Amino acid sequence: MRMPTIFRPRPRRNHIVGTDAGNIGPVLDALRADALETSVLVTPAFPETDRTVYKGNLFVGAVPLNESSLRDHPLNPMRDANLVRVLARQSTGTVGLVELATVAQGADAIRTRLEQLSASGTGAAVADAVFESDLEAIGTAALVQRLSVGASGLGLGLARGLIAAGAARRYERSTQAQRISGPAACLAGSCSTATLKQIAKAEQTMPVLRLDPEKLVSDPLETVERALTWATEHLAKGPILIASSAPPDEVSRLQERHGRGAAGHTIERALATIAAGLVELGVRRLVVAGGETSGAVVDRLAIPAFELGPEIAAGVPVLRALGSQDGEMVLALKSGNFGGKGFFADALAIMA
Ligand SMILES: Nc1ncnc2c1ncn2[C@@H]1O[C@H](COP(=O)(O)OP(=O)(O)O)[C@@H](O)[C@H]1O
Ligand SMILES: O=C(O)[C@H](O)C(=O)COP(=O)(O)O
Repeated sequence: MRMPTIFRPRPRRNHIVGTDAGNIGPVLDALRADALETSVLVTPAFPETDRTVYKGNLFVGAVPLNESSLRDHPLNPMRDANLVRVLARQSTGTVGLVELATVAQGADAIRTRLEQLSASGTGAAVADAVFESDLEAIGTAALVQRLSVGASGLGLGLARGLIAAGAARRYERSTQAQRISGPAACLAGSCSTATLKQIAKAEQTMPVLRLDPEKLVSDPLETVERALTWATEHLAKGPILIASSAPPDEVSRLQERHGRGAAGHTIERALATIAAGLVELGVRRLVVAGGETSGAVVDRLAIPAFELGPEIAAGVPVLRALGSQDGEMVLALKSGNFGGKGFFADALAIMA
């Protein structure tokens, strides 16, 4: 059995107001051409984190995506919950749907539906999923796909599909990460509701530096330098948290002054530079809040691969850096909305 390719792209919009110039569609198109796939199976659902898809609409908890806090995401404001439509606007191909009624019938029914969609020239198909059993059926169907795209829920489905097919063994993971000594630090670039609450909670237990976003954008070098001076003073005493995060009204005001993309990317780069500085200061346990922020940090640290460790919260494992130029290091990279209120302390406890 050949291992299918899984890809979890991140949605991005550029500054052209009113267009959905995200990168999921273009990247999916390019990978589809490369993999010689006909209809790519797309699985955005991850029920454990309350992300479900019904009739192609993504729900965050009880509300459609465009009514959730992701409506005001700093980089990718999601104003349409229908991912068939969103993806169709980004892709050169047509986009279809594998409805829940089909998913509920199991992997064979999903495959049959994908074959129908392929025959009619549909380039991608969003699969509905409400329960983990739906992910398992989708994962089993994905085993024969050349390319599937999705959130972490697809990984869950594929893993269980591989085990059921006898192609992989269940791995009993430990609840403690591999011990790595050295100072610990947290960085937050996510402005999600969950991260804002987690930062407030962390302030009760560790020193927190709230960066001035205006200064961070207008003079990133100076702000990074100050942040690292502050870190040097505190790191020896215990974990620290440095955050650029701000609530939606402040984010909007900053974006009005500097532009959405420019503000976001300048802050990502600045936080990545702080991460590199922290590692130079000896930090070997690093927690990062924010998907784009995490991407920028990992790129800056040039970490080529990770080994998955214990799970801190749904969808957030401890990661051991493999092949890093900075030696042994563990990280936790958190999508903004994931984790409970005590996430930073939870992560540091497991990484201790
Ligand atoms: N105070 C701020 N104002 C505006 N944008 C910000 C601010 N702080 C961080 N950002 C940007 O917001 C975006 C957050 O995205 P991301 O890191 O993916 O978080 P999430 O996982 O919550 O989506 C990043 O581009 C980040 O640089
Ligand atoms: O809330 C979510 O579903 C996540 O925030 C999400 O998947 C967005 O991606 P990111 O990687 O955190 O930017």
